[in-house]
Amino acid sequence: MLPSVGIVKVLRQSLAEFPIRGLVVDPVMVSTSGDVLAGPSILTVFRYARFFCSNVPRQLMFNAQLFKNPPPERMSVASQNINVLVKGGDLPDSSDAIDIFFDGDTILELRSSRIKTRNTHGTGCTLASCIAAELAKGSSMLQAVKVHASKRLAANAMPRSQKQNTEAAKCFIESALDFSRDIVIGNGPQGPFDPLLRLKRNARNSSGTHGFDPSDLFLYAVTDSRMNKRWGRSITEAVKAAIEGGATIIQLREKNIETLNFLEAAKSCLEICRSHGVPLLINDRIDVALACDADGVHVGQSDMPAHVVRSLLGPEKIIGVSCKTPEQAEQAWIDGANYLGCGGVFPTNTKANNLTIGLDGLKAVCLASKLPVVAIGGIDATNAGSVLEINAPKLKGVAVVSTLFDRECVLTETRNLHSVLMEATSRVR
Ligand SMILES: Cc1ncc(COP(=O)(O)OP(=O)(O)O)c(N)n1
Ligand SMILES: Cc1nc(C(=O)O)sc1CCOP(=O)(O)O
Ligand SMILES: [Mg+2]
Repeated sequence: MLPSVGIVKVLRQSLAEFPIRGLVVDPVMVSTSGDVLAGPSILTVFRYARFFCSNVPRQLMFNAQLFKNPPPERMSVASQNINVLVKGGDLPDSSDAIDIFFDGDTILELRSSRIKTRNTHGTGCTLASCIAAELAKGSSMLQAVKVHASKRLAANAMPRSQKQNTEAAKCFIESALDFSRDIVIGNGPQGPFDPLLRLKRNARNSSGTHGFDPSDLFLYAVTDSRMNKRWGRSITEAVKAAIEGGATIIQLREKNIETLNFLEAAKSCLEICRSHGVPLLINDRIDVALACDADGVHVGQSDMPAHVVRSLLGPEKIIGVSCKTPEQAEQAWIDGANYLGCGGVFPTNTKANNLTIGLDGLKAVCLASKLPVVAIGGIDATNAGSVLEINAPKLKGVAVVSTLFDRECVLTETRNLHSVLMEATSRVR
């Protein structure tokens, strides 16, 4: 943000001391909320740029000042070899995001599907920075903005670790936006997107652990050793079958078990989960989660407070909190939780004296929550559809215990529930 002609001139003098071959300018002139951050006179000194990157409202000012009424001493864009990218991401009501690229000679339309998210704060600055980085790596102007479709097709066949190298600025922004679409930070009309999210994910995945993806809550399997013992299987066998049947996240909820046995079971379940890319959380026992380096924990209202858990586990681990009211949901968000477990939606025999809040109680929490929610309590294949049909955007899935583990075949039951959830999801969308 260069708010005055004087500041631009100082910057220009400083840059003149270096052998700079290109300058990318992203004029921060009007904020998203409409405040003018730099006056139109600033445009008179931007002609030193090699690449001009602007969104539509800023571009209108640019046009008005530089093209429509050019003072005689000012050169045209073409004769200065300036490239212009006009970004259409701010245009409302369009299913596509359309940018216009102009190299002083040819105009190109760069069209991609719009990613629906409120987390767009910071995309403009990141795009301009990416273009600068691509130019520094030797790309042409157009390549810096958008990689050729043929190159992108070839990239699909590449191993994950090499894929990023083929991504020019627009592709990078699109994938970062996609990865950040469900981040919840702050209350403003726009949330920040995280340009490093994808990098962090890749780094974590390569070390075997997971970042939190709310879609992981889709089919949440919660173990119960009494039930598994009754059917003659170990915790590990139960977890393996649930994952093979389509469980998307596992919680070890092993009450009345010796700590040593719990830790051993957690370690072997973690191995299975990691090999399938499924996160593993530990119920109640922060010590066990830390000892086995689980992906996170789930705590209730009378367990260790979530903010203390967060300070013990650090920023990367997943923390879920049980909530029955909007007030508890708000507190969980303040405490730094990643998701809410909300129930009991229906009566259950698995947890003694559990208050049933019904579908209405679930909906009230979902509508108030800033965090993704998973429904729990008495859910099975016959009523899971009605849970998803409350159609609350924050509701991401269902968590179940007896429906999977108090049955003879965990694999069959998980597959069955998975297909019920898939059908319900396609109805709700
Ligand atoms: C996903 C999920 N939601 C809620 C709970 C219940 O946690 P809590 O209230 O702490 O009760 P216990 O499970 O510890 O008996 C959960 N475990 N998982
Ligand atoms: C562990 C748990 N927590 C609940 C809550 O309401 O917070 S209900 C519940 C038990 C869920 O078991 P089932 O799927 O067998 O009904
Ligand atoms: Mg608990």
